[in-house]
Amino acid sequence: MAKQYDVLFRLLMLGDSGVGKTCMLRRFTESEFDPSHISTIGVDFKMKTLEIDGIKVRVQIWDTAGQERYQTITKQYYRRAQGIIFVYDITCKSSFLHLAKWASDVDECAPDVVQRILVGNKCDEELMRQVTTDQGSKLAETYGMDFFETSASTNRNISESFTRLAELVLQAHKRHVDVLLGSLDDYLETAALEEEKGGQDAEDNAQRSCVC
Ligand SMILES: Nc1nc2c(ncn2[C@@H]2O[C@H](COP(=O)(O)OP(=O)(O)OP(=O)(O)O)[C@@H](O)[C@H]2O)c(=O)[nH]1
Repeated sequence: MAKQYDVLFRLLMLGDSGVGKTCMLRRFTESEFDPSHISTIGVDFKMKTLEIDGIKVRVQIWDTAGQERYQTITKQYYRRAQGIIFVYDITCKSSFLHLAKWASDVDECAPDVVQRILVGNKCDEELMRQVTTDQGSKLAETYGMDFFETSASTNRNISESFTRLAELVLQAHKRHVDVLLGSLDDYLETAALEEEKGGQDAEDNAQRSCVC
């Protein structure tokens, strides 16, 4: 049976309530946009398989509640993430200012190797903009992160940002992935040879025991 994926990575979405995390995730995984806002309770996740450099990467993307009252729950997920998307809303200055808090929480709880990117969502709302592209890009530079302005509504840069994070995680874990894929290929090759040999032995035995 064909392998469905080679590696599985866990990505986490963080940011204030209402910045559009759930909409971004639905746009990426289901190609849909729902303009209603139903706050996430605790955490939720969706999966998608990407192909990067010939490797089938399955991403499990955790969508966390932005509301303060769920943070004891959501913080428990930081430790197991390999990649994090920090999201703010370009029409909401406070969501941009709160990034410092989100980033310091991650520094406290997440592993050092965790890969991060910064996303300013709702870039279709140009007239309502409160955070300039330059401010977003400078903050990303300060944190050493890649930066995207996205719109879950128009689909701008949605796939690009999730895929970029998956690429960064893949690069960071490349050595382990190579070892894993190497041993998996060896295993599959050996299993195939043994199956072939088994078939040949059975044929030989059948020929030996044949009396006609
Ligand atoms: N114009 C515009 N509106 C958006 C966009 N993304 C999300 N929204 C709207 O923003 C509101 C909040 O979106 P959600 O995805 O529910 O926000 P969230 O960050 O998941 O919120 P919590 O679950 O409370 O943390 C909804 O009314 C969406 O329709 C976008 O790209 N453009």
